[in-house]
Amino acid sequence: MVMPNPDTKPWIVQKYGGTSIGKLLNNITSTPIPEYLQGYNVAVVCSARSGTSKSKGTTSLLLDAIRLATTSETDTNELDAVIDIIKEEHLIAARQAIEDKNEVEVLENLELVIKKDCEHLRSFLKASWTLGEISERTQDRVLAVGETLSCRIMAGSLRSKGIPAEAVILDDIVQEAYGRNHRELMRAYKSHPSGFLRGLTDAICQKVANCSGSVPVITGFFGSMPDSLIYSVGRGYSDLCAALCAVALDAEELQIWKEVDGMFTADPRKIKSARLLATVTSEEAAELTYYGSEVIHPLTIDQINTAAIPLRLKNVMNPKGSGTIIYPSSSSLSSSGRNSPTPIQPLPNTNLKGLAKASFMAANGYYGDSQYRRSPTAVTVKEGITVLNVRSNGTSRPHTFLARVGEALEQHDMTIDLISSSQQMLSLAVCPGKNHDLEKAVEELSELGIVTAVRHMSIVSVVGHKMRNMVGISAEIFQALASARVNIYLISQGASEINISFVVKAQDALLATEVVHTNVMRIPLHSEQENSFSRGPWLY
Ligand SMILES: Nc1ncnc2c1ncn2[C@@H]1O[C@H](COP(=O)(O)OP(=O)(O)O)[C@@H](O)[C@H]1O
Ligand SMILES: N[C@@H](CC(=O)OP(=O)(O)O)C(=O)O
Repeated sequence: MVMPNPDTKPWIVQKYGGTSIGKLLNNITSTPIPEYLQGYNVAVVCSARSGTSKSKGTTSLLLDAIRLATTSETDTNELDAVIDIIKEEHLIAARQAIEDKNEVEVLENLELVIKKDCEHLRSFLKASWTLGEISERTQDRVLAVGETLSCRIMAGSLRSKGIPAEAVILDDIVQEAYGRNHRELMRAYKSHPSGFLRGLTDAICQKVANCSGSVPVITGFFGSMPDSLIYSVGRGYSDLCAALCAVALDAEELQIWKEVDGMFTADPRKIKSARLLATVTSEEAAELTYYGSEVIHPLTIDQINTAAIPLRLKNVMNPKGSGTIIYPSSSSLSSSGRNSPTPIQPLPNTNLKGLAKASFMAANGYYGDSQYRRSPTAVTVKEGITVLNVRSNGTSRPHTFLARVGEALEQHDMTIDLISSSQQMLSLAVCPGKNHDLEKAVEELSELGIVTAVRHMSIVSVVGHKMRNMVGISAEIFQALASARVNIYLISQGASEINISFVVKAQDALLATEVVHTNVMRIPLHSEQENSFSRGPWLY
C-alpha cells in the first residue's frame, strides 16, 4: 500500500459534519485544522453542507431532487428551483469563506467550479427526468455533488488562510477497487460488507498520496455502492467514509467533530442532567449508536475497531474540550500489534492526564478501582418501534416457526431489534424500514398463529461495560420503572451482557430514561453541572 509522506508526521483524520461546516467553517479552518497541523499530517473529511439543520441541508435537497426527477408529474421548473437553491447557497458560502480582497482569483476559480458542478447535476437530473427513472449509480453521482461542493469550499477556505489544501473526490473508488460489474459488486458486498468496505482503503490511500503535501480535503462520500450508498449505508455515511480514510492512512486517531461535546450519559437535549463521558468502549458505542444515540454512524465503529484506531468525538464550538474517546476493544488492540490507544496531543488546556489514564484503565478492563462506581454507562432511546406478538398455532416446529417469522419480516423491510420468546409466544420489537409494509407482514404472520401489533413504542437501552456480572442491576432498573409506574412490554438482556433493553409506550420513554438515569446511574436529576454541554470529562 502506498503511504503518503511516509517519513513525516503521523496522520490524524478529522471529519466535520454538515451543520458544523454550514455554520462554523471559519472556526474550523482557523483553529482545529491549523493547530493539529503543527504536530500531525491532517486529512479532513467533509459532509455536505447544511445551512441550519440536516433536514434542510444539501443532502436532503439532493434527495428531494432525485424524488422530483423520478416523479412523472414533476414540472422541470421545480427541479431547476432545487438546483438553483443548492448553487446559490454554495456561491454565498464560497464568498463568505474567501473574503480577503487579495484572494479574488481563488474565489473566482471556486465560483466557476461550483457553477460547473451544479450544471452537471442539472444535466444528470434532467436526463433522469426525461427517462422517467434513475439508476442507483446516478443517484450516488447526484448525492456526491453535496460532499464535492463542501470539500471545494473547505479547501478554498484553507488556501485563503495560507494552508495548501486540495479537494480529493472519492466518486469512483468502489469501481476502481472492484470493477464495474454490478452483479459481481453486489455479490462481494453482500458476502462480507465490512471486508468489502476495507477493500476501498488502497484507492483512498493512493488519492491522498497524489496530494503531495497539501492537506487532503476528502469527500465524506465514497462512490457508487451496490444498491446506492444511501440504501446500503444510509444517512450519516460520512462517518464511515472518515473511518475508511483513518484505516487507509493508519491514522493515530480519527476525530469526528460535531456540535456536541461527545457522548453523554443520555441525550443531552432531553435529559438536562446528562454528563459527558470521557471514554466509551467500542462495544458500548456500538450498542448506544444502534439503539438511538445517533452520535456516529454504527458502521464506523466496526472499521476503527478492526484497525485498532481510537476515535475521538469533539465539539467544533469547544475545540479545547477533551471530547469522548471511543477506543478499540482490547482484543483488536492485541491482534493489530498496537499496545494501547496512543493519546493524541490535544489542543492546549485539555485534560491529557485524565484522558490517558481513563483510556489506559478502560482499555485494560480495569473497572475495579474505587473511583469507578459500578453503574451503567449510558441510557438511550430508539423511537418508532412496533411490538409484534405472535402466538404459534403449533403447526410448525419451533425453529421453523422462528425462521418463517424472520423471513416474513425481512421481506417487508422490518428489522428485528429485540426478541423474547416462550414455548408458544414470540414477542418482537421491530423497526420499520423505508419500504416497510406492516399490514402485509401481519397478514403473512397470521398463517403461523395469532398476531397482534402495537405501534408507537420505544426501546430504552441501558448500556455499560461495568454491568457485566453486576448482580442486581436488572432489579434496580425495573424497581425504578415500577416506582414511576412505567409499564414494560418486552425485556431483553443481550448475550453481550452490556445492554439491558426494554420496550415502553413512546409517551413513557422520556420518563423511563429519567428514572433510570437518576436512580440506577445515580446522576442527580438537578445536578450542579446541569446541561453542561461544554464541560470536560466527569470521571476526574
Ligand atoms: N448519548 C448521547 N450523547 C450525545 N448526544 C446524543 C446522545 N443521544 C442522542 N444524542 C443527540 O445526538 C445529536 C448529535 O449531535 P450532532 O452530531 O451535532 O447532530 P447531527 O446529527 O445533526 O449531526 C445531538 O443533537 C444529541 O442531542
Ligand atoms: N451528507 C450526508 C452524510 C453525513 O454523514 O452527514 P453528517 O455528517 O452531516 O451527518 C447526510 O446528510 O446524511
